[in-house]
Amino acid sequence: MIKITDLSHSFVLGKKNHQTSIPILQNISFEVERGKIVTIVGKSGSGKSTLLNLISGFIHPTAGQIWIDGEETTAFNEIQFADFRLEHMGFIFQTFQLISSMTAFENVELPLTLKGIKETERRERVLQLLDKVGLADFRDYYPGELSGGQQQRVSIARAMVLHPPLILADEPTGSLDSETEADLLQLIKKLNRQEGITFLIITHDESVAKIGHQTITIHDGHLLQRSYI
Ligand SMILES: Nc1ncnc2c1ncn2[C@@H]1O[C@H](COP(=O)(O)OP(=O)(O)OP(=O)(O)O)[C@@H](O)[C@H]1O
Repeated sequence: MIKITDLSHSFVLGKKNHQTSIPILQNISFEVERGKIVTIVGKSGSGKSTLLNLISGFIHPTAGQIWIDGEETTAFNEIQFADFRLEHMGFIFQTFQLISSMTAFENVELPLTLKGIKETERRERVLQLLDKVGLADFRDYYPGELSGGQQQRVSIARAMVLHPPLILADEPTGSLDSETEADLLQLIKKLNRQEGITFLIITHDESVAKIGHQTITIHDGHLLQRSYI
């Protein structure tokens, strides 16, 4: 599903003629099998979000290659990556990133509308997904009327609505209490099992890390350990 070889990334800081290159990730290589949950752990500032941003194509690596679904995404230009992202990736964020003026239904529907899918098909797909994430009765609620856990369920449904094979999540339970977190992790495991979606999840939380079939640790920009649990 994902193959990463000798990936390195440095950020360039400072103004022209006074630039310094700060190495963040160095020679990272690993593979993620289709249908697995992989968790990425590491101290704050170790480069976890940078790795996710490289895989998502929001930043381009200083060196190395990334293949997703057999395509070398590091060779894409921005437009190619935007198209690829739409077809292959869904995103979940710590702060949910829902549109507050839209209901749960409308938030999940939005990617389908942007893609030009017809209304009857949109409706069917959104209702099916809201049901799958346990929010069938909350379709007309606005994000501000939902709990954090419910908002994250809406954002999971939105991430899944275009059937991406891969979902990337940055601290998906970071804003939730431990009970809500446990429910959400059960949901992610269920979706992984039932739908075969591959999940790549950044976390600093041990109980989240544990749901991974594989855990990758980043330490000072290096891949420290790979373990199958
Ligand atoms: N756009 C940027 N320009 C310069 N430096 C950056 C940029 N983005 C991140 N960094 C630096 O790269 C390092 C790694 O950041 P990153 O956000 O990837 O870490 P992280 O492991 O996700 O941390 P956290 O757990 O706190 O979110 C940090 O030292 C950060 O300051």
